[in-house]
Amino acid sequence: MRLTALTANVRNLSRMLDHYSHFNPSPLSVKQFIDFGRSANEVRSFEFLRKELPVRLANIMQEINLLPQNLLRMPSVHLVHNWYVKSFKEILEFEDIKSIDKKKLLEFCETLIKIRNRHADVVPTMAKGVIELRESHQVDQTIEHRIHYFLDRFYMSRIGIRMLINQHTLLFGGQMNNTRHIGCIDPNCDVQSVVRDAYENAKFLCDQYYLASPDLEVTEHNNLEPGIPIQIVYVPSHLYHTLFELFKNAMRAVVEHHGAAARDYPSIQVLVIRGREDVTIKISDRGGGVTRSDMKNLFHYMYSTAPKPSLSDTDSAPLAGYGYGLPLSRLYARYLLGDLTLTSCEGYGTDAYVFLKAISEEANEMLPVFNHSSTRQYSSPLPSRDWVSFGGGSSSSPARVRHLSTQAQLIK
Ligand SMILES: Nc1ncnc2c1ncn2[C@@H]1O[C@H](COP(=O)(O)OP(=O)(O)OP(=O)(O)O)[C@@H](O)[C@H]1O
Repeated sequence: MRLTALTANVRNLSRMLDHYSHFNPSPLSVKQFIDFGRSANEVRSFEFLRKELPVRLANIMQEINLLPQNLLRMPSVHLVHNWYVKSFKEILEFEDIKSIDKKKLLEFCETLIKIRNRHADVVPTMAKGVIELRESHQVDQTIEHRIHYFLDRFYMSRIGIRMLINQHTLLFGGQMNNTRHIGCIDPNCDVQSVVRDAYENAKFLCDQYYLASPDLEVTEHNNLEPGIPIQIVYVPSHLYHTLFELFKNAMRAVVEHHGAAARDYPSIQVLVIRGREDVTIKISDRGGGVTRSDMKNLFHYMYSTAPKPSLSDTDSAPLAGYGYGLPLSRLYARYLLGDLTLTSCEGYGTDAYVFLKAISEEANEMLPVFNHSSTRQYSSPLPSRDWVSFGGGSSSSPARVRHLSTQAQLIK
């Protein structure tokens, strides 16, 4: 009897997942978030979210199901998957409600808060799952590539889902304590204040760790309204996250490059520029830079030159040293069609560029879609290499083997 109920439940879940994943998520622009927030119509928001959240959840849950079986079996990945299933089911409870009264709206708000809390540790828990896989299985390049592809989409989907939940709960859940903000968006986000805030908090950590830290110099160049502080319609917490990670990296590089005993460190230079299309923030450090051969690894999840935290230390999942700073920060920048890039001069220093869309109508959410094209990424092999160079290939690659035999003939 119980088994029959369980089977029916599973069948129902996969039917609903299938149904909702056939719809594409509907990306919103910052302007739409703002207009929607200003109209503050709770019923409209409820009606939008009870469809849009299952669509966004189903789209990414279908991709979880395509992950390599070994990874799916890891306890942490299993845990994350269960959180998604639970949350998906909880939202569907509101699917068919006809009479939308105060009580139902309150219940909906509470459900969203519960889901947000449940998913608070998704990032480190998924990271832990990947570490569990690496520690117990051989992970080849193809699997590595699929995991990277998935993590980018999975974390981006999470940013978008949290954005919707935060907007609704802040606007209608009585959690709004900053009257200037509309939900979590600041219509007049002062870029330099966020820069200084992120710097101060990174400096605090750096001082604790090294007992020293480089200074900050900020220059603004408002190309549109010269002399006026640069403001943007943006989510300050996203910008803060990105800048905080970049400052931590820059400070660590500077202090380690010059030595913790050095008296003076070259300051970190920040340039904030308002152009027609973008607001650009350039963070320049003189931390010795990154070699060109390491450059390609910087945005790989788990690439870090910091000591790795041990899994056995604690049951909670720490993030520091996992090498998640840059890839996640880039997702935050890309979420609203901005970007994050790094250029470096080995032996000198690094420039990090954060690009943000300056016009709120153009700052659209970027969200992953589950379809044939994304599905193929989880089954197709990596394209074989069509360039070769000395020292650049594995000795077993066909191109390398052919090259060696030609060389052998020449020597004969
Ligand atoms: N400004 C920089 N100068 C020199 N190396 C850098 C700089 N920024 C990043 N790196 C290199 O890139 C690596 C990855 O950076 P990332 O921010 O992703 O992870 P992390 O700082 O090592 O760990 P965490 O996940 O705690 O942020 C760093 O470990 C460092 O080797």
